[in-house]
Amino acid sequence: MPELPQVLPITPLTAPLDTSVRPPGSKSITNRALLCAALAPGTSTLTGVLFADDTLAMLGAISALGATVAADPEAATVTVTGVDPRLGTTDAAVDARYSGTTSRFILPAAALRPGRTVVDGSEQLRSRPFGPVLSALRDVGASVSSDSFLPATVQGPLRGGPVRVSGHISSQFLSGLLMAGPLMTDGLDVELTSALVSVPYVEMTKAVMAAFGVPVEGLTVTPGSYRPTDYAIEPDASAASYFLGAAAVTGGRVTIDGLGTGSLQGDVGFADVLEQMGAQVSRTSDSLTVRISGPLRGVDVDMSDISDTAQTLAAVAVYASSPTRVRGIGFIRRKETDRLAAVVTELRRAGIDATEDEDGFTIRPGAPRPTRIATYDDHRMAMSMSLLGLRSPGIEIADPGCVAKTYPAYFTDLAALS
Ligand SMILES: O=C(O)C1=C[C@@H](OP(=O)(O)O)[C@@H](O)[C@H](O)C1
Ligand SMILES: C=C(OP(=O)(O)O)C(=O)O
Repeated sequence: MPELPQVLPITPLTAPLDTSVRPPGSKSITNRALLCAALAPGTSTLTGVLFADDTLAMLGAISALGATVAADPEAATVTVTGVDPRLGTTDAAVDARYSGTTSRFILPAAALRPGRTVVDGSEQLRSRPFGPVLSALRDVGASVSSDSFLPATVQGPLRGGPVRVSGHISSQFLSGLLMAGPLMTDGLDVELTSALVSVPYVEMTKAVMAAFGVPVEGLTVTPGSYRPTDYAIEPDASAASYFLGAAAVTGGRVTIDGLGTGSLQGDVGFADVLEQMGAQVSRTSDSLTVRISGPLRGVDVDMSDISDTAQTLAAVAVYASSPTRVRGIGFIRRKETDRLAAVVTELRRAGIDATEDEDGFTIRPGAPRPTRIATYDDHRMAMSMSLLGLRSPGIEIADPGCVAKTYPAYFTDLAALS
């Protein structure tokens, strides 16, 4: 990967796009498949794997729990030989780095071990919420050292059974509990105590578990075991949103190869939002195409299912013909940064009329002035705000290297558009 400078100027595109892109593997599917493979005694081979900071965190985490991992980043493959965590009696330590998925998924798996596991991460991750998963683990039999934040030491075994967990802060708590469910003595039967956000990610969890031989009925998992599986991971739909967004801001056509009608990722729904704004969208079993032939209209949309694409929409909305209002995403204030405040602050610094409210933001169209965009250690700020620079001169991205969390080659792939 070429070294990125501290500040990266973005060069405007001079012609409408007419191109196909295949983003790297899905972060969310990679981290689920790695964990399911690590819990399956035997050898699984994963292809189309994302190699980025968040998935390296999961690779380290499953190794710490006893899986044997052989990774080939060039070929985007990983071979995992899993072990039954209930046999793990030694002390272990996991560094989840910046990764919400790694930390929220590994805590329940680690709590299956009779040995103690300490789970920790970066300062950023230490400031993110963990209360719902920590209290649920205590309720199903774990010993847990912390109530709300990392670091947390957990120790099993887990008896499982009925458990209550909230859904309004993050879906990752539920996904993590479900994945550990079959290895709990009584299985797991989850009751949500508040409305679930990011719903498609839970469907994805169930689909990946099923591929590794574990069915989930509703939110109930019966005791059982994972089966080693060869598993192909599709490209990342959240990453794809930046290329669809690029077409939306400059006009033309972008096709995402590998993201077909059977995609497991809710974020393919970003194309539906562009369609509501006036884009033409077509799909095949193996691709997604967006065509833009005139100015887009603003939109009023609930993005609680697809919140990782909300910042992409904020950039697109700047060039629409009417205001855009995004609702249902108050919970993104507790991601890598307060994403509502970050996106509104940076657009306002660029001279755009943007306002935040409790659960979303409103963007009124305008012409951004030359601005060095701050990125708040949030990969999605860097990737989404770079779209402004494809159309408006003088946009620079501060700390572009933060994209390493999910897409280390992003700026190389973006530059390839011209
Ligand atoms: O389960 C997953 O893979 C994810 C769920 C979402 O988080 P929340 O459930 O916290 O919204 C999403 O933002 C994140 O990037 C990945
Ligand atoms: C919120 C994100 O990641 P995570 O919660 O997995 O750290 C993201 O990738 O936008």
